[in-house]
Amino acid sequence: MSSENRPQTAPPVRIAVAGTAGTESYDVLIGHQLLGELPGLIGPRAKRVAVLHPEALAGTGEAVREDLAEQGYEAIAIQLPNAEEAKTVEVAAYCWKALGQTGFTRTDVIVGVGGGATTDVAGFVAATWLRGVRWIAVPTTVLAMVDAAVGGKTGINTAEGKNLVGAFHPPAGVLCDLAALDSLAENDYVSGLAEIIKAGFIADPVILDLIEADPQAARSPQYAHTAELVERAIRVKADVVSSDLKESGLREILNYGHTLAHAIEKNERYNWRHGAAVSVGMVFAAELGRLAGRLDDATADRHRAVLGAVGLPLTYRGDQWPRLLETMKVDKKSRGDLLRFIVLDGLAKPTVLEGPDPAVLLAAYGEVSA
Ligand SMILES: NC(=O)c1ccc[n+]([C@@H]2O[C@H](COP(=O)([O-])OP(=O)(O)OC[C@H]3O[C@@H](n4cnc5c(N)ncnc54)[C@H](O)[C@@H]3O)[C@@H](O)[C@H]2O)c1
Ligand SMILES: O=C(O)C(=O)C[C@@H](O)[C@H](O)[C@H](O)COP(=O)(O)O
Ligand SMILES: [Zn+2]
Repeated sequence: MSSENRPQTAPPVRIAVAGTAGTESYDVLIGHQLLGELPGLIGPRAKRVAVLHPEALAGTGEAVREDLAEQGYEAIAIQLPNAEEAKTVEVAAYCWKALGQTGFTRTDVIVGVGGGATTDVAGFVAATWLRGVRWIAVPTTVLAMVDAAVGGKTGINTAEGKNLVGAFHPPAGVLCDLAALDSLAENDYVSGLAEIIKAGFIADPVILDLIEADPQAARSPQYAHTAELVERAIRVKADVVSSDLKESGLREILNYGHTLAHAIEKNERYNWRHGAAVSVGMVFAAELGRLAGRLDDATADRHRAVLGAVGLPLTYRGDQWPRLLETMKVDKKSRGDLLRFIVLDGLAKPTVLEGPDPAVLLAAYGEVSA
């Protein structure tokens, strides 16, 4: 794999995601100017295409729609609110209405152009419309490229918590155009680094080495190793979901740091970016692993070092523990009254910690309390 950012004329890197549980395999493409791939992925049977995009990408959404209309599709654009505000049942219902009014049939196709919030909703609308239509992800944030758009987890939030309603519905293809990252706000870019770092801790420590080599430079998509980081993180995710689409086992490792993260996001009424919450969640999980006697001090400390070096948060409000604990009980990994966390037995050795002693949980939270 090249350690340099790829020239814009180079052919895209293609990472295959195997189909499991009766789903088809698909490719994740990483490169530049990939929209020419869309008609091939949409396929010959589609008459209508709906392009779902966030408000921030109104121009891009319209450009994609126009391009598809020129190719002969009846193409509509559906604008969603930015970020987490899109992940509601009301927004999904707005999309269902637009599809109904357009006469969208089972051979028609949805294209989600945007960050993880947009691709989560686009996939969810695709999963639910007529009980499932084809969809294509065009992720435009680093987080969506390396994580949200790959693997077919789609969904929305409810008042009770994050991603509580959803479906496993893999896309027909994922187009990661690295040029999209140039317009991303710095805090959104850095937030996405949290999921890349997660991939480093659970499976591919070279990711950590590349970021630690120059954490300041790694905060920008212009970093010499950005393409390699994106590619490595996608490979981690693709490998996992290729063998366990429906999270019956291995896929739980991708939830590293997320048990606390989702509770923080809900507590902050989704005003924290997902990646920022995952950063605190991973420091917490590392402390939990250490206190449970699973994780060595050096690897636990490395979490704070690398996440802090790129500017991600490491702490959260100490007085919020009772509320966070309550929310964590409806985490999707919970079984009955049993709380379950992903922790590390060592670098790149993720495992499940079931029903930890409440005193250990509280002590781990003490280590991330501000
Ligand atoms: N399905 C999964 O497997 C999975 C995995 C990880 C995260 N997620 C979800 O992804 C979401 C977070 O995604 P995110 O970090 O991409 O944030 P986001 O989708 O909320 O996007 C952040 C902001 O950037 C804007 N934006 C998007 N692309 C842009 C661009 N190229 N230039 C300028 N602005 C742009 C968006 O409109 C938004 O305002 C969360 O809801 C999280 O739960 C899902
Ligand atoms: O793909 C997965 O599986 C993950 O857990 C990836 C996470 O980064 C992602 O945030 C996911 O949406 C969380 O899933 P959830 O099932 O805990 O809602
Ligand atoms: Zn995540």
